[in-house]
Amino acid sequence: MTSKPESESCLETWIIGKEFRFEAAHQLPNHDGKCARLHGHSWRGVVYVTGNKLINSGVKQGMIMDYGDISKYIKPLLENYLDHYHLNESTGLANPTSEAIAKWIYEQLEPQIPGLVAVRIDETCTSQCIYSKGKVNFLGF
Ligand SMILES: Nc1nc2c(c(=O)[nH]1)N=C([C@H](O)[C@H](O)COP(=O)(O)OP(=O)(O)OP(=O)(O)O)CN2
Ligand SMILES: [Zn+2]
Repeated sequence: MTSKPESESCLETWIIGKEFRFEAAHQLPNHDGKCARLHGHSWRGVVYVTGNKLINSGVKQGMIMDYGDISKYIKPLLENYLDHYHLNESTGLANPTSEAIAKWIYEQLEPQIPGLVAVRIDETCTSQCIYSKGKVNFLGF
């Protein structure tokens, strides 16, 4: 019988999430219904960061990444592109679906947050999207 190497069988994973909110308008010009009209939402987002080792000393001891540091990276996106903007104009997305916005936010944060694993965007209370890319099968957990 073959057994996994100890390093593999003991691999631990944490995923942390930091929520953010913004008010913004958008329109989906190709949509065959009401979403073709300019309309607004109270959007909710969550940035997910993963890691398999906790910081072992200092002020961030016991963390994957400080929630406050995730917020620091989100803040300029909120101020310059998301909160109280018309998303078609501010992001340059011609068709800013939840899918497109989640991917856009992911790609803005990717260079700054090495452990970034997914971005969730809730467009309404009943409609949401999770974007993830490559590294980890996020939905497989
Ligand atoms: N896959 C996607 N479908 C739709 C998107 C989207 O971004 N991705 N967006 C819209 C509209 O912009 C709309 O604002 C949200 O649609 P919907 O969930 O249908 O909105 P309602 O609040 O009317 O939904 P109910 O739960 O039925 O009240 C459309 N589709
Ligand atoms: Zn909408």
